[in-house]
Amino acid sequence: MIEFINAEKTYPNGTKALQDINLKIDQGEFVGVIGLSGAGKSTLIRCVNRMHDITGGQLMVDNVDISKLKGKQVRKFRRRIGMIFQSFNLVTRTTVMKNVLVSFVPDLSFLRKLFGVYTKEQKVKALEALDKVGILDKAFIRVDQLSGGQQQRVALARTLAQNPDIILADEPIASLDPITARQVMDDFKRINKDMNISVIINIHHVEVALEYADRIIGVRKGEIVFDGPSAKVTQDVLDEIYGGRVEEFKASREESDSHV
Ligand SMILES: Nc1ncnc2c1ncn2[C@@H]1O[C@H](COP(=O)(O)OP(=O)(O)OP(=O)(O)O)[C@@H](O)[C@H]1O
Repeated sequence: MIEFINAEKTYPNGTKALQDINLKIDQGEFVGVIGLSGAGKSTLIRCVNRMHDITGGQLMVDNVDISKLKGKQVRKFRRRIGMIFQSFNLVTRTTVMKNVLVSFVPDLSFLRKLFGVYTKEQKVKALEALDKVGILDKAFIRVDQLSGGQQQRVALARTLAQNPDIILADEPIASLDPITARQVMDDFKRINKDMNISVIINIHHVEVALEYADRIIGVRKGEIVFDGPSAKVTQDVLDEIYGGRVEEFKASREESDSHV
């Protein structure tokens, strides 16, 4: 379980990105975080794996106060949390398989690390992860020969190979066309349901968030203004989250989709 208790985040330049955050997310939930640009969505999810540190309150993961973890403990803790970015973060000039195997580098002995030699078990796990996202047949193809959606699946497979309890996804479909975006969201949903991995997605596409996430967290100016089931997100709720600018927001998003 992830628990924010009166958590806040102020960046060194004085920007208050999060204030008074109180949240409990149970294992296996699928949560969509929505809000205007600059509302604090990325900061919220990036605090969970300590890419950013909260500057006030507490953040507990499975009853461990993660602010207190140091050095090796942080690295070990991060292994339980997969992170997916809009930009995929892959080495495009090498194969899909090598990109997935990278997730095992921290487990390799010094010599294996030096020569890049993975164990048979790790290779099987990497192939299994590729199979789970439906791109096993692409294992030995160079990443730069894949479409954006396939590349995002490689990123997802790399995360799955590390056997995470939680996947954080920071705008994972922002650079994908609407159809591919849905395919990637289907992958997240399947992984969430079949493997009971918690999925927390920061997403600009409101309709997609409502369709896939079981729970929506609406962030506005660093505060949570809505937290509830997707089915309870009404127009009034959206107006509250987006400050009455949701129509304008939707229109600009539709326009950007039409350019894809
Ligand atoms: N490294 C940083 N240093 C200082 N301020 C930052 C930093 N990162 C984010 N901020 C500020 O914190 C606030 C929240 O930013 P954040 O990126 O979390 O918003 P967001 O809702 O994810 O926005 P977007 O949808 O555009 O990604 C914004 O005012 C932003 O300018």
